[in-house]
Amino acid sequence: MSHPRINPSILSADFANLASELDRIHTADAVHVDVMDNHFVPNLTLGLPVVDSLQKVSKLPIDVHLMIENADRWAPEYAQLGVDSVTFHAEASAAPIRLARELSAAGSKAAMALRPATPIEPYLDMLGELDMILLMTVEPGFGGQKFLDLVLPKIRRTAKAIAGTGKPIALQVDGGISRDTILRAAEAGADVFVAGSAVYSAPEPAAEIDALRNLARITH
Ligand SMILES: O=C(CO)[C@H](O)[C@H](O)COP(=O)(O)O
Repeated sequence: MSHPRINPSILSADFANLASELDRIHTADAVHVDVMDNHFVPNLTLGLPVVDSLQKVSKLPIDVHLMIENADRWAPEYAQLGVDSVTFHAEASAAPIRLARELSAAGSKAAMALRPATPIEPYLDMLGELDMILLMTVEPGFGGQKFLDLVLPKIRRTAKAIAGTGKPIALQVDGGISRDTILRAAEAGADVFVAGSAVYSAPEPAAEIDALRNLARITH
């Protein structure tokens, strides 16, 4: 298991001041950018032009999370912007193996996300195609929701399957991550933690990131 990483979600940032909001999280390992299309999830955020602008000013690697339909059509365009990783949802891809290969060929890390109720088992044979798997610990669409403990057994099963591949595949969790929940997710085997409201509502977001990482480190 690798060192824990904290990727704050800018979903909870001030969208009118995104560049300065990046400065407030300078201790992060990457910035998590939530792209929502109001179809795959009932919320609308930002798209290619904003990610392109963020990529040009960000000192942090950009971790794009696509909560959009028709991922096969759009995800490669995000990878071509030069971002660090692109995560598509398994539920929104007709050809996830082909898509993961296209993302890698475009130069980004390839990652796949699962909603809380989507099982990992149908995807175990394709884990080796991925650099990261994201298990949602809330229903995707909004920040500030409560962490779903019912996902913990799936995190454990996925961590075990990743260990079995012998490859350095990251296991990211997203939704409801805070000082109260990060330990449970880390103990189950997650090593990349997305936190939106917990980081941006803290008086010192950069210090909160360090505090969350230190908590997760206890189990690593
Ligand atoms: O993907 C997301 C919602 O779909 C967000 O990244 C996630 O919910 C983070 O927000 P919080 O930490 O406040 O739960």
